Amino acid sequence: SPIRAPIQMSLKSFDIGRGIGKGQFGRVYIAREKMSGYIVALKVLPINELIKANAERQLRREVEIQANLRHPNILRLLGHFQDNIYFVLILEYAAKGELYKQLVKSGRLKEKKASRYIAQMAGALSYIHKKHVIHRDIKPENLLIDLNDEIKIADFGWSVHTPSQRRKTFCGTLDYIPPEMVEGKEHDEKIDLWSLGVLCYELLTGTAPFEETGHTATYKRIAKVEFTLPDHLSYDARDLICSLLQRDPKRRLPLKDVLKHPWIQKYKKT
Ligand SMILES: COc1ccc(C(=O)Nc2ccccc2)cc1NC(=O)CCSCc1cnc2[nH]ccc2c1
Repeated sequence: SPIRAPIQMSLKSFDIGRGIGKGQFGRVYIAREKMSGYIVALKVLPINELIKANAERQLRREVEIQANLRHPNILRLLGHFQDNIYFVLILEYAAKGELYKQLVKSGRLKEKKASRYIAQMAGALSYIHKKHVIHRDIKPENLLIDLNDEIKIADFGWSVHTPSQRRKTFCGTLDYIPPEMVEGKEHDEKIDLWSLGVLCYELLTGTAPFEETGHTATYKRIAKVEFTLPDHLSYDARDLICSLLQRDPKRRLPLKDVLKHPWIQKYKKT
């Protein structure tokens, strides 16, 4: 049975397993809740660290936002508790781990799998937009896969993770930043359409469309929307990527049309 917030939990309520990740503030462990046997991820945040970084207010605000985000493709914050040393987040556990690792292992995904992930992302993003939340950092490092191969958006505004050492560039990657942000213009939820296009490209090719060694080179290519499509891509895949990687945010394919796009429809769960 799913964990209900009301009863007060403590670390003693869990059998804590191995570390499965670490963020800027804390470590994440797989754990089993003793009463229910429910497998979760526990993010253990030292309170003194949060205070030092003046992050507890952010965390409380985020916990509130999370509490009313319920979508199959958004990693759930199931609950939280604290003792005199730690603030602990009880998070949904995604059994198949980081999408990024799958991408590194297989080089690039088959079109059917990529299409299903992009369809799930489009569903999650339209849900988030309806809640007037934008700019999900939707790069592969922040996406997890659960047991049924469902994608889970697992990043959260404030949970700034250590710069993902996986990317060559320092302080995370610019690969997903749209032209309007590169040029410091104001931005709206259409930046998520751009990032969805970058994600689609990366899942199908194994590299980001504007990937460069240095920041300035990446910026230049993003600003000029300079990318090439490899020959192995199907016509429909090319069409969707090009409809999202549009310089003018107003010309980017809206999420409702992404979900109706031939490349999404043709691989629907048959
Ligand atoms: C809803 O999600 C979150 C909500 C809040 C925060 C957070 O830290 N907020 C914060 C912290 C301090 C100051 C201010 C705000 C983090 C996450 N999410 C993650 O940390 C990513 C996956 S951790 C779980 C998880 C699951 N399933 C896996 N399978 C394999 C690894 C793995 C890892």
